[in-house]
Amino acid sequence: MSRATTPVYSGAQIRDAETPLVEAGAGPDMMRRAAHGLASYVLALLRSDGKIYGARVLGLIGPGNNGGDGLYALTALRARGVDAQAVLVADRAHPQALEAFRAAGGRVLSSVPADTQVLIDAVLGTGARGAFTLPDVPGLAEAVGTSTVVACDIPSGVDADTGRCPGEALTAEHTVTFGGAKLGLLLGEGGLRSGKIHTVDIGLQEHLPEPAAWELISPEPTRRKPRLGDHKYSRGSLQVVAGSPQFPGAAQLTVGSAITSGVGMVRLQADATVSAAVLQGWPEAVMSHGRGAKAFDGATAAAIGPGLGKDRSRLVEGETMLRATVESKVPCVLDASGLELLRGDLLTSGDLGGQLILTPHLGEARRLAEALEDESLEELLADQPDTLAATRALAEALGATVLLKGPSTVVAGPSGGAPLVVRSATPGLATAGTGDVLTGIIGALLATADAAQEQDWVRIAAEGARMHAAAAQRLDPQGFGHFGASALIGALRE
Ligand SMILES: NC(=O)C1=CN([C@@H]2O[C@H](COP(=O)(O)OP(=O)(O)OC[C@H]3O[C@@H](n4cnc5c(N)ncnc54)[C@H](O)[C@@H]3O)[C@@H](O)[C@H]2O)[C@@H](O)CC1
Ligand SMILES: [K+]
Repeated sequence: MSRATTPVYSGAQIRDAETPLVEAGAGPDMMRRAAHGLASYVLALLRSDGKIYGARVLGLIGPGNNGGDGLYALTALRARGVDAQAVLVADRAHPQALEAFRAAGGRVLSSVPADTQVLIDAVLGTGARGAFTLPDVPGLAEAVGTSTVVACDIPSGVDADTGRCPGEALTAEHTVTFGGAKLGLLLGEGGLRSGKIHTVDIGLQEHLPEPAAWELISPEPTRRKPRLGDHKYSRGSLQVVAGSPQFPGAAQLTVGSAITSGVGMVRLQADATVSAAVLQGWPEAVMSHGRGAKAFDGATAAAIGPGLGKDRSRLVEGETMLRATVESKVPCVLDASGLELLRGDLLTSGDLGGQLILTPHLGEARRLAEALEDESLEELLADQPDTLAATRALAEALGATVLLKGPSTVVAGPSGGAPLVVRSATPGLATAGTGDVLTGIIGALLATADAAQEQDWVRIAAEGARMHAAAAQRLDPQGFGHFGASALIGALRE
C-alpha cells in the first residue's frame, strides 16, 4: 500500500505474532516496551496540561497482561514524580508487575480519587472474551466524566477484531496500542470509543502477517494534476443521473461537489425543472438532453442515483445508464435510490465489476442483503455490525466495489484484497444531502483517474470518503455540527 495508509490488524493477528516471541522468552521485554510507550503518552498529556510532578494518575488494573502493562506504566510514571496509584478490579493481578509497582511506592486503592487527572484503563486487552461489565468501584463513574481516560491497548469491553461491544465498555480520549493498530479501534462501536490512537512499536513488525485492512490517513494521489495543454475533454467528463421533481437538491449537491472536486466537464441528465434549478447555482454544468444510453457517449465516468426517489421514469433512466456503464466497464458510482436498481440480473450476476462503486449506508446495505436473501450477510449487518466482514461479503456477492458509509467507512473490492478504512466520525456529516456530496466527489475522482486494477477503485472510493470527512473537519473542527451539505462543498478544497 501507499504511504498514505497505515496497517490495521485483528487482535488475533497480533496475538499470533506475539506467541512465538513469548515462547522464546521475549514477553517481559515486550511488556516493558508497551508500558514505556504508554507512560510516555501519559507524560506528554500531563505536560500539555501543566505539570508532571505530583499529577494524579489512577490505573484501573485487570487480571491479565493488559493489567501488567498498566502496572509497569504506573511504576514508570512514579519514577518521574507522578502520583500514580492503582485500583485492582479483579482478585488477581500480574504478580511481577504488581511487585514492581509496590516497590516503587505505589499503593492499591479501593476507590477512584475525585481529583484524578488521567485514568488509565488497563482492565482488558486482546484477551477479552464475551460481554464485559464495568467494575463496581466507588468514584469510577464520576472520574470517567472528569478525567482524561487513556486506554491501554484497547478500551475495555471492545472486541479487538470487530469493534463490537457485547456488554458495557469504557470510552477513551486516547488509546495507546501495542504492536499495531487493531481493527476494533477503528470499526463500529470501538471506533467511537477509542479516541485518538497512538501505536507503540514493541518489536513485532517482522513477525506480523499481511494486515487485515489499511487505514487511509492522508491524501491518496489517485490522479494526475491538470497539465498545461489540457482541455475540457482531456480532464474527464462525468455524466450525472440525479434529481427528480421531489428531490431537485440532490442533483445540485452531486453536480456542485463534482465540479468543485475538479473534472473537465459535468453533464447532468435530469428533467427541465431540475436542470433549471441546478443551472442557477452551477452555470458551468452542461445539461444532457438524451435519455438513452447514447447520452453517455464521451463520458469517462458516471454518478447515478441521488434524489431519483420513487420517480418511475427517473429510475428507468437510471437503470438504462447503469446497464450501459456495467456493459462498457465505464467507472460509475451508484448511491441512494440508485442502489434500488440492483435487482434481478443486476443483483445476482455477481460480476458487476470493480469499476462500479456502491456507496450504501448501513440501512441500504441491509436492504441489499435482504434482496440477496443472504442470511450470513444479514447477520453481519444486524444490530452491532461487523462492518469489515460485511463490506467484503457484499462486495464479493455483487462482484463490485462497496463503500459502506458510517463513522468508520470501509471500502472493499470484489476479489478479496485488503479493505481500506477511513475514520470519518464527524457528527456534522449525519445530515441530509451529505451522501449526495460524497457521490459527486467520487464521481469526479473516477472521471479523472488513471485506474487499471481493482485495488485502484478501492483507493479512489476511500480517497473520496477521506476528502469528504476532511472537508467536514475543516468546516467544523470542534464538531458542533452546525453546517449543511452545501457548505461542505465550499470546504472541499484542501
Ligand atoms: N502477549 C504478550 O506478550 C504481550 C501482551 N501485551 C498485553 O497483554 C494484553 C493481552 O493480555 P492477556 O492475554 O493476559 O489478556 P487480558 O489482559 O486482555 O485479559 C485476560 C484476562 O481477563 C479475563 N477476561 C476476559 N474477558 C473478560 C470479560 N469479558 N470480563 C471480565 N474478565 C475477562 C480473563 O479471564 C483473563 O484472566 C494485550 O492487550 C496487551 O495489553 C503487551 O504487554 C505486549 C506483550
Ligand atoms: K484496556
